[in-house]
Amino acid sequence: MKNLIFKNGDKLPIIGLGTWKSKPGEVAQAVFWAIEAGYRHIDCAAVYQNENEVGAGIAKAIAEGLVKREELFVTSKLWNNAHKKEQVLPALEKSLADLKLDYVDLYLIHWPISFKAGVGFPGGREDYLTYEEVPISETWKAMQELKEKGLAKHIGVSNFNQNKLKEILELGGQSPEMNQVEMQPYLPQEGLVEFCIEHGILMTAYSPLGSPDSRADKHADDPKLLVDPVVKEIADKHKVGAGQVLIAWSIARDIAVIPKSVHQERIIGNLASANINLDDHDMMELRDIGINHRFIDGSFFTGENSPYESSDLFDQA
Ligand SMILES: NC(=O)C1=CN([C@@H]2O[C@H](COP(=O)(O)OP(=O)(O)OC[C@H]3O[C@@H](n4cnc5c(N)ncnc54)[C@H](OP(=O)(O)O)[C@@H]3O)[C@@H](O)[C@H]2O)C=CC1
Ligand SMILES: O=C1CO[C@H](CO)[C@@H](O)[C@@H]1O
Repeated sequence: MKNLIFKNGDKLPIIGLGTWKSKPGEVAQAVFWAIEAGYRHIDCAAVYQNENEVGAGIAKAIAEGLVKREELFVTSKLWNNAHKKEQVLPALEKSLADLKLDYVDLYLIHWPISFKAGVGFPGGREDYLTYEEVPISETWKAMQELKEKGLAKHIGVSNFNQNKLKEILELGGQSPEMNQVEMQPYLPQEGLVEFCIEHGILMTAYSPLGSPDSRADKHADDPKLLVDPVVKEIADKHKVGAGQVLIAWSIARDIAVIPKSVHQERIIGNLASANINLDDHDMMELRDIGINHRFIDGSFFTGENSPYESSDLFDQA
């Protein structure tokens, strides 16, 4: 399988297992199946409220001799309610305790916005902290200390647009090693990809299948990526599934990709996407797919009940 390579030579397996919405009762088994199938990259976050069970799946796989810790690449993310300098280390320590690990391979600032301590999801404006109250530079400095302590082998960000990345780059010192953002053919993020390549920042594509399980109830009118006719046509041509085409699309662009599943057959099939070679014609058809859509639009963190604007999160078209 292809790897992305960090500046120090460390490798990130290009396909990882996503774990958002994987229920605590299901995720340990899903992680175990994934490692058994050959996954070596697991994407986690404190806010997914299942790191304890993800850790149980990892521990079982290690105990049964399927894999050694150093062969795994585990990512976790700092939630928005722990951006003050004194909160960052305890937040990682909690994730490490839950994951039953001594270090994570990658730790990301989950979003470039802050909540007050103890706020899981904000109920109103009073639950947020502004950039004046917690500058991104304060959080980034604390992230660098985690790397210096060896608790996070690599550090990066998630949901950062070009302006927010520039703010960190302008600080000098350690630059973000990863930017994890939504990326799929309806949102190819061409400008951001170019910017990240230029600045040596690796990228990971989240919600590569259009996150159907987070859309079902409130977003019935969203376009459906997994049944898009262009994706379907390419899938039929290669005799593979639509989901596999979407994963192969990220791999062809040298972008890590973290499809989530709790079903063994899909976990195995998603990994097998690494064997699909999309040709130039397929890539051109996907480039010209004709739909622009962001599935995870961040509207839950912006608007009149928040001090943040959509432009704080996403590059404007
Ligand atoms: N940094 C960030 O802010 C964010 C990070 N993420 C990360 O990215 C991961 C992936 O994104 P996510 O939003 O979960 O959504 P995905 O786009 O990975 O879609 C997951 C959904 O697709 C289903 N599925 C999985 N494989 C297939 C397949 N081959 N064919 C058809 N359906 C399939 C899953 O069902 P089932 O499980 O039942 O198989 C689930 O319903 C997350 O789990 C998380 O780790 C996601 C959002 C935001
Ligand atoms: O990773 C993610 C999924 O969960 C959260 C919502 O519950 C999102 O904020 C986040 O982007």
